[in-house]
Amino acid sequence: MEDETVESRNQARLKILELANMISVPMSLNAAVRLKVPDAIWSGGSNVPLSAAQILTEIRPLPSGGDAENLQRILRMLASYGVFEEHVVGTGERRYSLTDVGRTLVTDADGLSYADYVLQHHQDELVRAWPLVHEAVLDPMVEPFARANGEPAYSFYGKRPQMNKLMQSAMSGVSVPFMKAILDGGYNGFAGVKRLVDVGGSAGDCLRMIMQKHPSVTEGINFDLPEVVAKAATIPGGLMWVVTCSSPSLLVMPSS
Ligand SMILES: C[S@@+](CC[C@H](N)C(=O)[O-])C[C@H]1O[C@@H](n2cnc3c(N)ncnc32)[C@H](O)[C@@H]1O
Repeated sequence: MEDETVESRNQARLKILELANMISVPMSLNAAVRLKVPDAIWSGGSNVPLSAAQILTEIRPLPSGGDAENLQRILRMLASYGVFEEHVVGTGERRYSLTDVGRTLVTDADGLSYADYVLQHHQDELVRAWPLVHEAVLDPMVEPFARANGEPAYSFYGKRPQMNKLMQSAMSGVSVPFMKAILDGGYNGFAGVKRLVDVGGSAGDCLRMIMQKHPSVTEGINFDLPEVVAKAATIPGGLMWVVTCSSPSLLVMPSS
């Protein structure tokens, strides 16, 4: 390249090293969520910067256990991606608070957060599919998840109640705040709608929120897989029908 300089070449080499090690970012995020670091720092709303040793005491109040230095490495990594803010105090000690990004991982009053979304995406079975992505180019007939685990993702989840549950809570954690923002933001696309079908509605959160906000919607249909609909909460009041696409036929039943 004509414009290539020593500086741009060095930047390119640094960039490719960063890309080659990028897996450390989501894996650190997953570790922080598994260790419940966001809730420990948030501590009911205080968000006071804590050292890694203090966080460790919060998340693992055992006299012996844990390695604060390893936790600090995770915190520093994620601070560089805007999840935590690093504060260096007088003694040189590093302390960490949550940024707005980090706060999305804190459990809210409804028991929801984006934490389950992080966990859901890093389950062993999903992670196993990633090294097989190139196979989707060579042979697109089998998706990487199925290649790694023997069957497509949703039928795999459906046979495993814990995975199914995590999938639903992950979706609720993401969809509820988004739907709230849409409805509070004055979106009026539901005006005049009487029957509403949510295709792939998961736990039915979006449908419930829309029906609460728009009483003119008197019939809501959560169209999802049988094992998903079976775990979806019923919608109090209002008439709701739950439809499952239990192939090859449809099962229709009233939910309340
Ligand atoms: C990414 S989630 C969508 C979550 C939901 N819309 C929300 O906002 O929370 C995809 C949904 O599609 C459902 N799904 C997958 N395959 C399906 C099928 N063949 N028929 C109906 N639903 C299906 C899954 O069970 C899952 O709930």
